[in-house]
Amino acid sequence: MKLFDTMQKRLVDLELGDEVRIYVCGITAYDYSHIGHARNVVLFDTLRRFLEFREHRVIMVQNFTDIDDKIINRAVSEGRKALEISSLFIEEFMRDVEELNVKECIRPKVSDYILQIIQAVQRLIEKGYAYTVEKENGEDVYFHVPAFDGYGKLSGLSTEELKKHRIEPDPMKKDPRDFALWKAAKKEDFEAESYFDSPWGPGRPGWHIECSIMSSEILGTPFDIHGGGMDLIFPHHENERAQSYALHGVEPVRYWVHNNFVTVNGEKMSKSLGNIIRIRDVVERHGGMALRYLLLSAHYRHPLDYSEERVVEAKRSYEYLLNSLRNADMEIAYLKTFGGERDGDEIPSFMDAFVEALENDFNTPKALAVMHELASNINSRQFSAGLNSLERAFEELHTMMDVMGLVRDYRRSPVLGEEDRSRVLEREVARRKREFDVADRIRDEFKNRGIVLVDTKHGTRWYLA
Ligand SMILES: Nc1ncnc2c1ncn2[C@@H]1O[C@H](COP(=O)(O)OP(=O)(O)OP(=O)(O)O)[C@@H](O)[C@H]1O
Ligand SMILES: [Zn+2]
Repeated sequence: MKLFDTMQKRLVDLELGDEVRIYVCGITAYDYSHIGHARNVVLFDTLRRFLEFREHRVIMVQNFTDIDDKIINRAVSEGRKALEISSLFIEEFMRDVEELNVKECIRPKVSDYILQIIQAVQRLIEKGYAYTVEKENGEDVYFHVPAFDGYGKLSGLSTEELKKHRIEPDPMKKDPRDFALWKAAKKEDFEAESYFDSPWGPGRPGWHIECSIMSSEILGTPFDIHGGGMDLIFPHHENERAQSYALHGVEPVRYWVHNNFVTVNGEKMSKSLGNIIRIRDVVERHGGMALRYLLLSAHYRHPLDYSEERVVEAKRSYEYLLNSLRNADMEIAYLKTFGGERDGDEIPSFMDAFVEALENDFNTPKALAVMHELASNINSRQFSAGLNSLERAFEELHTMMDVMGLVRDYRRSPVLGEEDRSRVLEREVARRKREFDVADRIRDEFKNRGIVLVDTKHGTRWYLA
């Protein structure tokens, strides 16, 4: 399949083995997650589902950053420990992604990798890529950018541009681009109990080294796909690549894939801009599937502007797909119950078009459009298509919805036995005679058993509630 590789700055034909290893930067757990985070999670979950559908074994990792300034600041202001804050929001995140039908994956936390991080920092010092700087309570360790050839290759920023981004200004740094691998503990770190013993005194890892270590420890080096939001290209991923390359002596990631933002009125949704909408608020109002649909309705390299109307529209589109799936299913159950041989119309297959859309730079909006074509073909031929064709169309739409993560635990309409069959027919007779109380009673009988009867112009159909 083709994806846009940030490093090569072009669409590339991925060369993948049976096993595909993916690492995606996850949330910094200091608050409830917003829809921007959800876009990132849903995109890579869907990519993973598609690769699995294409018969790859996928090892999927998305980390939690549970050691970070933002977590520590919140902990200090609330008089709590950093790990209390992070574990609370990790739990809340897990609740959110469950609603979004995200598959389980490996979710490491930085705090479980401190030893490996310390060892890696030591190795970087030994290899001449890093140096220490005296601080009040110990030493900082910095990665020395000029020691690594090819810095800037991922982000494509020139040395001049890179120098302008003094993200951690510090007169002790040998080069303005140098960044922290290890930070000597400060007052707040002690207060929030977010520090660890190390050869450089009490301190904590810098953000970038965390991901280098978690990814290589779990997936090995190199691994196939590294994902994240495009805000992470610089400095986070540029620095991650430099560290990992310096440690392992090889290009650590085969393909870099970045998602564009969820925006509100054209601006990135982010905490600092104060324009966030929490995942759970949308889920409560419209359901997780409506949100998932919305997030997949834009191409991953384009921004997705959030609005309430768009979610409502997404919900309608999602329900159209689900109803179409159900229509095929109900007709199959009907034909099997009442004798299904008919020389019907053929519902055309759309599977090739679906796969092609996703193979070609993971065009999820196009894939959704293909699904709608199939759905509309099902709806227009529901009462005329033959059993085999309906079965195939059902399977097809179900598979597509599963790849997109838009269906879970779908329960098929049951084939009815003798007794239920005659009750259904009795009810049809009662309706024709306008004996609606009898008809309603029978409908309620079914309903109490979890079977919803649906009246169509071609007779009764039913599905499981
Ligand atoms: N508005 C957004 N749209 C798409 N992806 C986003 C958005 N905001 C964050 N992400 C992505 O979500 C993942 C988790 O990010 P992280 O917890 O670092 O968020 P953040 O940038 O701190 O969020 P915020 O800016 O709200 O504080 C990253 O891959 C990041 O790129
Ligand atoms: Zn990361």
